[in-house]
Amino acid sequence: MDAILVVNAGSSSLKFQIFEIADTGPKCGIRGQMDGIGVRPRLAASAADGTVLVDRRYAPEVVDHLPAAIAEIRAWLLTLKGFTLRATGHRVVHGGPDYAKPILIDRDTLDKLATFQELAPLHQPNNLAPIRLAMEINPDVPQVACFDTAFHRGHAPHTDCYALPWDYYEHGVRRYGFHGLSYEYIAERLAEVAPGIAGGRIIVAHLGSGASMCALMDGRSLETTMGFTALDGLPMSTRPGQMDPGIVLYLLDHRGMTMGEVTDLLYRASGLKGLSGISADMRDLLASDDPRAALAINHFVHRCALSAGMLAAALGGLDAFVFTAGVGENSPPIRARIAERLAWLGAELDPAANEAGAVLISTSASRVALYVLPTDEELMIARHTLALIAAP
Ligand SMILES: Nc1ncnc2c1ncn2[C@@H]1O[C@H](COP(=O)(O)OP(=O)(O)O)[C@@H](O)[C@H]1O
Ligand SMILES: CC(=O)OP(=O)(O)O
Ligand SMILES: [Mg+2]
Repeated sequence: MDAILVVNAGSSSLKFQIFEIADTGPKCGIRGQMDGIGVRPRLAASAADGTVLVDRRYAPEVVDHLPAAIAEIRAWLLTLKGFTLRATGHRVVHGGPDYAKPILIDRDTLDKLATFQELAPLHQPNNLAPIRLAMEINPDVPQVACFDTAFHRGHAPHTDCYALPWDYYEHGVRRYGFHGLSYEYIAERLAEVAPGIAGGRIIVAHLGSGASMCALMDGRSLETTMGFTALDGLPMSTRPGQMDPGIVLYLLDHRGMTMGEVTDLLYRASGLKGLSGISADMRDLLASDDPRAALAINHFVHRCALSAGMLAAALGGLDAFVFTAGVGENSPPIRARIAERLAWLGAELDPAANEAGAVLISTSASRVALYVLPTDEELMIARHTLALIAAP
């Protein structure tokens, strides 16, 4: 069967799916992921009907970084029979100023994408490593890059510039925004689930290990919380989110920290992990009775509420708010805490629907509809990849 492999390297996981190329478009055949890399590594995959195909746990030192995860996944994929690989689609987090659409990758574009590595150190090297490997192993199979930044590339310059001298903008110092494949998928999904609302003023909260929000108007990105890098905006598992840039000057000058130390602090040691001192995983914080866990959760909810207010201002009001990604899809208490802070906008949570993980979790009287929609970045990548290889 003709198939597309999709690889999505996030900050805490490597997700993959094999799609059958059907007449109606890509159809999921197998879905899997290696998550908890370096902490609680677990490779799990299932068929589209839910049958578990593999569920394997590893000691942290066995799968302690992405190359080890790639090797394990590749070894497992090679045991599968019956698929003829027509293309591989990859999530690439940073596309810089020039890539507003998915592209076929060759050596030159790969080199160009590598220049964005310092703008996404948690992701870009992980995104490019599987591409490099695939090009070596299967040189005849097309490799397609789909960018997190592409969905936001239509922003007006006054929204995606920083108030720095203008030539910084021209040299690429801009608010790119990320999680675009997720937002693009949710915009399409919302048009199916709530056609009457999808064209309106929507905030999508992608709350995973990395977290951001996007203001959608007419299904297009109008504003988002992330910026030049995936450090900005909401606090995340290990990243602080928005902070005064003066802190970086202080760390470099007053504390005498090196670039490497600051990078490590901001990408790997901050956020929920740094603030709680307990864990980067929201599940651990929710289960803890340590006051520092509560502080980290309170901070997360507070910053989500502030960002929602900012994006509602960008939209001139709010018709719907969508929760997605690891925390957004799976955590009723966090959804409830955030929904409470949206009451002033007219949102009213239905607690039973929220606990049950229903698609619509607001009451019928709520002026703002609240939704939980699982994201599917891999499906979005498969669609783009198929469109690109099918193009004349
Ligand atoms: N039931 C849950 N309650 C709270 N948080 C959860 C739950 N399940 C998963 N998560 C969180 O989701 C995060 C992973 O989200 P995901 O969107 O897969 O992230 P990424 O793509 O960045 O790897 C984990 O860090 C974990 O904290
Ligand atoms: C851009 C980003 O933060 O991605 P992820 O949530 O997958 O880490
Ligand atoms: Mg992700």
